[in-house]
Amino acid sequence: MSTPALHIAGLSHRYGARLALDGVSLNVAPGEFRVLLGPNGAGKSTLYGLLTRLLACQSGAIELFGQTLSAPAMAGLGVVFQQPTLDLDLTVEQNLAYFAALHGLRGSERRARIDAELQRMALVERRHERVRLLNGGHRRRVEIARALLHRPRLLLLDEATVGLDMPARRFLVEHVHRLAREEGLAVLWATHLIDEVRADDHIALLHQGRLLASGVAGELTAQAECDSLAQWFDRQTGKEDSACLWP
Ligand SMILES: Nc1ncnc2c1ncn2[C@@H]1O[C@H](COP(=O)(O)OP(=O)(O)OP(=O)(O)O)[C@@H](O)[C@H]1O
Repeated sequence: MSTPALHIAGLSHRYGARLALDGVSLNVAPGEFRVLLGPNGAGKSTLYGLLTRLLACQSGAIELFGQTLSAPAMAGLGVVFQQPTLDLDLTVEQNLAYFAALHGLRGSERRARIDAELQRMALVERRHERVRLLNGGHRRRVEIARALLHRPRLLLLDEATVGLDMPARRFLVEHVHRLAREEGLAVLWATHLIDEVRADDHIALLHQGRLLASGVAGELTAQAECDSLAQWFDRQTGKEDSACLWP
């Protein structure tokens, strides 16, 4: 078996008395689009905080491509946080150039990487516009383009589509799926939006800090004899008292 892009074993995290993550174990393989599905407060952002070392690891282990979470291993990581982090007063291109420079990209290589990501995100026409003028969907496109400039092998996205309309969400979900499928990028896509999950997506269900289930969405739904993933999700998270067979 190849080394997982991401390996999480027995990860727990406390904020004082509150246990936000409780023994979470999870792998993401190269080229896999893995959905981390969880309602608000499930612990998704805490997990992302630990994966990006914004939070110090209290217990458990995290490995990126078989290496501990050190600076060299993290060079292969791309991240889109839940809260947007673009500079609204810089142009699209300036935002990308600044970040590329932080990653040590220079000169023609930097220009080529920026051009390529703008092209893929259909943002070429907007490159000289200030980000403040872009709608939410386009801002998120810029953030994803930025996260890919240094060619990471693992992309983490925390609720990247929150607040966007359906076409914008579809565009982003499809784009990131394509990156996994065609370029072998490993993806961990955190969301609480069931309609973003496809039947053939591999999901991990996080609820109140615990990983409740893991598997292919369509198979989990069928095994539980639910009519839909939404029904399965409600049942797993205790929102639905009755069995899925009798909606
Ligand atoms: N800094 C903090 N101090 C105390 N408790 C916190 C802190 N951050 C998060 N929590 C708590 O930890 C739990 C997990 O929160 P977290 O933000 O990781 O969940 P989430 O799945 O990302 O939810 P959301 O989608 O609402 O951001 C929640 O009960 C939350 O209230």
